[in-house]
Amino acid sequence: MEVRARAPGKIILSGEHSVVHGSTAVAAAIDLYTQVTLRLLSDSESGEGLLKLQLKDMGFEFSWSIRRIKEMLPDLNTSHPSQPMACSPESLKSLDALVEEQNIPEAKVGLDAGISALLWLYISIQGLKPATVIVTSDLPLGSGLGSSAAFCVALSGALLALSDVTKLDLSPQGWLSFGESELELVNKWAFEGEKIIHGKPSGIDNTVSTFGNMIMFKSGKLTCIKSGMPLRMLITNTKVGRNTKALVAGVSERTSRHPDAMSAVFSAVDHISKELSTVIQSPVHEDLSITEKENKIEELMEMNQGLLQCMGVSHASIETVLRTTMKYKLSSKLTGAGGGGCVLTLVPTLLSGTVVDKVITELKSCGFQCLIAGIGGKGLEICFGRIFRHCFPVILKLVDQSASLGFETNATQWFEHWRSDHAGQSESASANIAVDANTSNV
Ligand SMILES: Nc1ncnc2c1ncn2[C@@H]1O[C@H](COP(=O)(O)OP(=O)(O)OP(=O)(O)O)[C@@H](O)[C@H]1O
Ligand SMILES: C[C@@](O)(CCO)CC(=O)[O-]
Ligand SMILES: [Mg+2]
Repeated sequence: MEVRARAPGKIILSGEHSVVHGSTAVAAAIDLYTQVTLRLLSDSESGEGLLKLQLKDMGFEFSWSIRRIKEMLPDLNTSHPSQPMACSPESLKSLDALVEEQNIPEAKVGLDAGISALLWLYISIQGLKPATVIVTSDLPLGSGLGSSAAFCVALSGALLALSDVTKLDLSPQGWLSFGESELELVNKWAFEGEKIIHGKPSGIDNTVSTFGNMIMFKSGKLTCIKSGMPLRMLITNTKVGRNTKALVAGVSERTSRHPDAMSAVFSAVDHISKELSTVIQSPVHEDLSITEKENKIEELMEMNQGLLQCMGVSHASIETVLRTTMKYKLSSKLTGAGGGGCVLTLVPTLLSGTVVDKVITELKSCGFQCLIAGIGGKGLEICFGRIFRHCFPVILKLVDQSASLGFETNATQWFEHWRSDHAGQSESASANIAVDANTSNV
């Protein structure tokens, strides 16, 4: 039995960090995905009974014998897919020990938490079954685009899709969405995974990755936002690595040192996010032109950035992006946990392509990477069966059409062509990233 699940990354338009302390935040899904393929093995396929994990982009493969997992976690012998549960400190210790046995290279030490989260979700939802889990991602890890949440959502989606709690038609029919109650269950499990990676997540990242669209989020509750205007954001990755868990903990420490001042900061951010969502949702009309709306959004982004600096989560690389875009009268703010990672810059509708080209060239000359992603798209989707089974009729039709047009293309060539277009979403999204090199699309 095989299923694939893909979940998007996100940008936070306003309210990161403050959202952990109860303020409103605004976030949107982006069209860069993490994809998880889960293959449950039958008795005849399972051989020695292994749980295998392949992190394809990094070229890593890890495996644990089911016997060893049982030995380390003797109390966890039944799965409970319909009851999301937090990992206890004792179980986390055992999971960390199982991860440590894999000798992950020192430079990739941040992966430990992700792999512990994977083991927790796997054992809790599927129990102790042999399987292969394959992960690929378009998202840069640890850069503020919600890679940890996309990973937990895609994984929870795949695990639940092959569990008893979701009654789905397992026949191959392309990408499908879960129903509302199934998405809620996925979201709860993904939140438990995020807790292992982040320590104290607000839940905004897993929620926007699960449900997609643009959302306003406060104290665990989401409201969908319908944008009344096109919104284009340039995303600049400073490539400075950082860790969300440490940054969130740093803000909490500052809050305990200066509770009154920080509470005023969080309250200001709450107002900014609410105003931002009102501006984004209001329709464009004669009284409020698109340029006026964009000016308001830019001002709110600048104010939010100032308050993020107050919280201590900016970074020299982020300040370089701010200074560079300001030279072109463009407004920017960090997105996600900060401390490096990614920065958002609003690209106004009437901005000339030449200016956008110049900003991107200058940002790239600082060693940064620029990309423009689609905002507010789909959340979690799943797909059963091997990719080519349900696509074969399409391929044969294409071969027929090409023959009738006199092209000498054989089925294998067509299949390769089709596969590079559809198989890994990672491939289509890397094409998307490549757009940044050709800024005429901006
Ligand atoms: N594709 C993946 N494969 C394995 N682990 C992953 C993957 N994506 C994310 N992770 C885990 O998540 C960690 C990064 O999460 P972190 O929260 O620090 O950054 P982020 O989610 O990219 O940014 P932000 O939380 O600011 O949006 C990685 O170090 C790893 O443990
Ligand atoms: C920094 C933070 O606010 C957003 C990370 O994308 C953490 C969280 O909300 O869980
Ligand atoms: Mg994260």
